[in-house]
Amino acid sequence: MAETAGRFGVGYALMPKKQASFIQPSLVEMLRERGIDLVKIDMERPLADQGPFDCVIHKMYGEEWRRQLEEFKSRNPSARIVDHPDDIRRLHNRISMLQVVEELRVEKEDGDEDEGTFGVPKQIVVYEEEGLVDRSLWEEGSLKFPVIAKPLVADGSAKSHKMSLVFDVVALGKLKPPIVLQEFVNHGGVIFKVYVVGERVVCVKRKSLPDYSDEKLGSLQGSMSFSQISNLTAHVKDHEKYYESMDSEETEMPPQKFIEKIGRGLRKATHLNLFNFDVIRDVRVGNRYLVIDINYFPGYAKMPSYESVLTDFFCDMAKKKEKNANVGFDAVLSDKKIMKLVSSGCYSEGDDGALPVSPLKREDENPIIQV
Ligand SMILES: Nc1ncnc2c1ncn2[C@@H]1O[C@H](COP(=O)(O)OP(=O)(O)OP(=O)(O)O)[C@@H](O)[C@H]1O
Ligand SMILES: O=P(O)(O)O[C@H]1[C@H](O)[C@@H](O)[C@H](OP(=O)(O)O)[C@@H](OP(=O)(O)O)[C@H]1O
Ligand SMILES: [Mg+2]
Ligand SMILES: [Mg+2]
Repeated sequence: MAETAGRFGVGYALMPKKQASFIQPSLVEMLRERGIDLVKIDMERPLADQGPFDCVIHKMYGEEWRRQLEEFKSRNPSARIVDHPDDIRRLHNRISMLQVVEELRVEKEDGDEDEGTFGVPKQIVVYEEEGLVDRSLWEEGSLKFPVIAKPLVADGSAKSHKMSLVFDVVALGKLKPPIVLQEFVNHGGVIFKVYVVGERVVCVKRKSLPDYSDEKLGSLQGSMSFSQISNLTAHVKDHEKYYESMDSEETEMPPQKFIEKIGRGLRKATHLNLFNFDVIRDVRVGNRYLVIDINYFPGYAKMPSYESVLTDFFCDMAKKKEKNANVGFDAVLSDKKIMKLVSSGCYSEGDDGALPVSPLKREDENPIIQV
C-alpha cells in the first residue's frame, strides 16, 4: 500500500475505458519494480477516506469530483494532484484550448532559424443558428471554405468528437451551434500527435484527412461527417482510396527540438503535466505548423515506450517529494535516504540530489497544486 516502507503510492481515478487502456500489466509491473504502486480509487467512497496516496492522477469531470480533490488535498497537503481541475477545464472548450497556443512565445536559439513557425488555424465560434448564415464571415480576410465544424465543447463525450468538413453555406446552415468553424488546411494527410508527460515530449505520426485541390473543391458540395479520424483505420470512402495511394511513412517528422519547445511551453502555460496536442504542417508554407487540438490525459498506451516514459515521470515525482521532505533539515540527501531511493530504483549513480526546479510552482495561486 502507498507510503509504506518507502514506496510511492499513486491513486488513479479513470473511466473504465481509459482504465482498461492505461493500466496495462506492463506499466504496473515496471512501476512496481521502481517502488511505485498504482492504486485504483474507489469512486463509490469519498476520496479523502482513501489512500494514503503520494499522488492522484485523474480524468474525471464535475463539481463533486473537484470538491473531493480539494478535501483530499486539505487533509494531505504533501500529496500531488495531477492535474488541477481548473487547468484541465481550459481544454474542454475548443476556443480557450487554442488561445494558449496563440499567446505562446518560444525562444529561438542560434541555428534555429529554419526550424519553423507555429500558430493555430483561423477560427470563429458561432453560438446561434443565425450566426451560421452571416455573410460577413465569408468576406475577404475572414474564413474560407472548406471549414471543419467542431463542437465547441470538448468534454470527452462521443458528441464532442463529431466533426464535419463543410464545403458550402447551404451545409453550414444545417449545423447545430455552439460550434467552432475552423479553416481546413491542406497538410499532406498526416497529423503529428505530440504526447507530453511532465518534461518528456514524444511526437508520433498518424493518418489524417486528405488534401483537397482547388480543382476538386470546385466540384464538392455539402459536408462530410467524421469522428476521431486519427484513431480509425479510415471509414470514409474517399479517405480509404486516398490512403491506398499514399505512404505516410515518407512524411518527414517535424524537428524534435522545435516540437519540444512548443510542448514545454504549453506545459508551462497550462500548468498541465499530462496532455497531447495535434499538429499539422501547412503544405502551402512548408515549415509552418498549426496546433489544432489539445487533449487532457490522452491514450498514452499508444505512445512508444509509454511504460518507461510514465515510470520516469512518477520516479521524478517521488524524488522531488523525498527532496522536499528534506528541505529545512538537510538540503543534501542523507546517505540513508539515498540508500532508500536507490533500493526503490528511483535514484541512480551520478544523481547529485539537485533536482530540477519545476516551472509550475503555483501554490499561492492554487491550494491543490504542489509541484
Ligand atoms: N484545421 C484543420 N485542418 C485540417 N484538418 C483538420 C483541422 N482540424 C482538424 N482536422 C482533422 O480532423 C481531425 C479531428 O479534429 P480534432 O483533432 O480537432 O478533433 P478531436 O475529436 O478533438 O480529436 P481527438 O480524437 O484527437 O481528441 C484531426 O485529427 C485532423 O485529421
Ligand atoms: O475520450 P476523450 O476525453 O475525448 O479523450 C480522447 C482524446 O481526445 C484523444 O486525443 C485520445 O486519443 P489520442 O491519444 O490518439 O489522441 C483518446 O485516447 P483513447 O481513445 O485511447 O482513450 C482519448 O483520450
Ligand atoms: Mg485531435
Ligand atoms: Mg481532441
